Amino acid sequence: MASNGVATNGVSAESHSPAATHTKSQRYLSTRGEDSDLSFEEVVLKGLANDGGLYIPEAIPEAPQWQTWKDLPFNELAYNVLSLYISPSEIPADDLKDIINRSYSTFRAPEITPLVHLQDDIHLLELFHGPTFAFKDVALQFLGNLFEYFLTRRNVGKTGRDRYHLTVVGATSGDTGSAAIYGLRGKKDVSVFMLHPKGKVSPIQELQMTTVLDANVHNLAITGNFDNCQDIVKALFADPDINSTLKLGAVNSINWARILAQTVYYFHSYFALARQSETFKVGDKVRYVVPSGNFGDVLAGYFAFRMGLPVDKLVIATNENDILDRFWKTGKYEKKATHGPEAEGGIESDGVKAHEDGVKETLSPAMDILVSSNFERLLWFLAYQFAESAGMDDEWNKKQAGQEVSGWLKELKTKGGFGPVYKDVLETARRNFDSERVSDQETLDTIKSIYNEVGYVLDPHTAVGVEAARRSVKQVGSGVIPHISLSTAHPAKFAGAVTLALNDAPGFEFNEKVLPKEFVGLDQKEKRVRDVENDWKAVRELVKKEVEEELAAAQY
Ligand SMILES: Cc1ncc(COP(=O)(O)O)c(C=O)c1O
Ligand SMILES: N[C@@H](CCOP(=O)(O)O)C(=O)O
Repeated sequence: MASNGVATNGVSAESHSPAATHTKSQRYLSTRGEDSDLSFEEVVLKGLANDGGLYIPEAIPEAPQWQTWKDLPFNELAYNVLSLYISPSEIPADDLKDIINRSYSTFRAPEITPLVHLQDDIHLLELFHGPTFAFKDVALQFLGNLFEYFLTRRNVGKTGRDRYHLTVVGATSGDTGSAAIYGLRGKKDVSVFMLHPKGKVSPIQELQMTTVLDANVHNLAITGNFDNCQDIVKALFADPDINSTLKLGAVNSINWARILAQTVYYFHSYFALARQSETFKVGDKVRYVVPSGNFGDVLAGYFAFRMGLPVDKLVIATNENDILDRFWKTGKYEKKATHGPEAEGGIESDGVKAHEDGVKETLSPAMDILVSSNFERLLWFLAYQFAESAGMDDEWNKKQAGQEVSGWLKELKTKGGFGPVYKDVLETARRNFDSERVSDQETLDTIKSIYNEVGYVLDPHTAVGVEAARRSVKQVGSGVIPHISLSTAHPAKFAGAVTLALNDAPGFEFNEKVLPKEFVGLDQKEKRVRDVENDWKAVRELVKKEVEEELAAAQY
């Protein structure tokens, strides 16, 4: 339960089965220090902590005898990983297995997330075999079923306004939106409001969202960029009125369940490599390369590493929106365009200035993000490790970490950045991570050269990762460490960039080589979307009105 005993969106310890037995990793705290000892169900339904922080487990568990998981199919491996963070007193083992099985039954590949050899030391982890052809499906199919499980349990014997109705508000630069909508469409007791930057997602991404006509799905096209959408979502969570009356829920990677579900494929791909390679054995080290925006995907790799997976480094690959790359190079985390006089005229929501000029539109639009929300979670662990050097106890370290993170985030909000962080903090970050920035031209060159060399068509986000992987291989030397580069989306979602790169390639024909049958005719379907100004209060009023109409129409 929240430290003050009150949870602002109505999620309270009384409303779920008491955690009779749990480990530390099955209880959760806020990165800003004011919430602690929450259950998995509480943090999944609340999404964001009352103090504005993100939830993390009170401890990262070591995966017991993880080496013996080598030959397990995806779903069994998922159960082993997830059950370390979810107490069976909250979700009994058979129920968790059922949720996992249902979540991955919608995937087109039997391995769920297959690993393919691309070239030399680089392997591609294909994460796009779910219903919406992007890595988000891995977590959002699971999260949709989790919401359903918790709501069904809470609503037994209840009718009408007594039922727990969750109002999901999310921000998307294209992929989270459709994956969340496919995970939640038509589900009872949930309304979904998905905010995307108008005209700044790819045409296929837009169609995937706006052609879903279920009554509980609402697409809002915001005049602005992705950060404006993310700021509006955070402003809604910070508003006690709407948060408590409408019981807001999160589907972005601020929701802990997103990170947790994504941890599974790091283990799965490691073992796939051990099975597929003649030279790589369980226990050997691997590098993961992760195209990054909001820092959720690479953070899941950090959890896998802390659980015991032999990871040499996690390589963060950014596009020209490079706040993360700049942090690893300088120790400063800065939005850049929000400084000084340039900030004047910026667009304000929740007191955060976000400047249009701050985000560049690139060929990998899903990563056109100025501020990476999950970076806060890593900062907490870095601050905790720094505090440990004082030789005090766990409680003291946690308190210090919470204070440090709150201070940094406050500076980010008021000054547009913070840092340089302490030398030891940066050194710890550099021990586990590397970073690379990849330009649009390099993205196009990579799509082109990989197609010419091995005939594989990369999507532009995956190409950012592959270029970073090539640089990393060069740096460590050929044949030294295998690299698993995450392939985060199917190339058909980004026809513009792929065609730009390959229109001269001999024999390349987009519809024949790339387009899956699921996308054919999407543009002929009916669409439903509302244009809304970049104004969180306008969004709040619209959400209130639509939810009221849905509740009035509900027959249960
Ligand atoms: C295709 C694609 N690649 C990479 C990313 C970046 O992932 P993350 O935000 O978890 O860093 C995103 C969006 O988040 C995406 O949609
Ligand atoms: N790239 C994302 C942006 C939102 O990130 P999330 O992982 O926090 O949901 C998108 O495609 O929407």
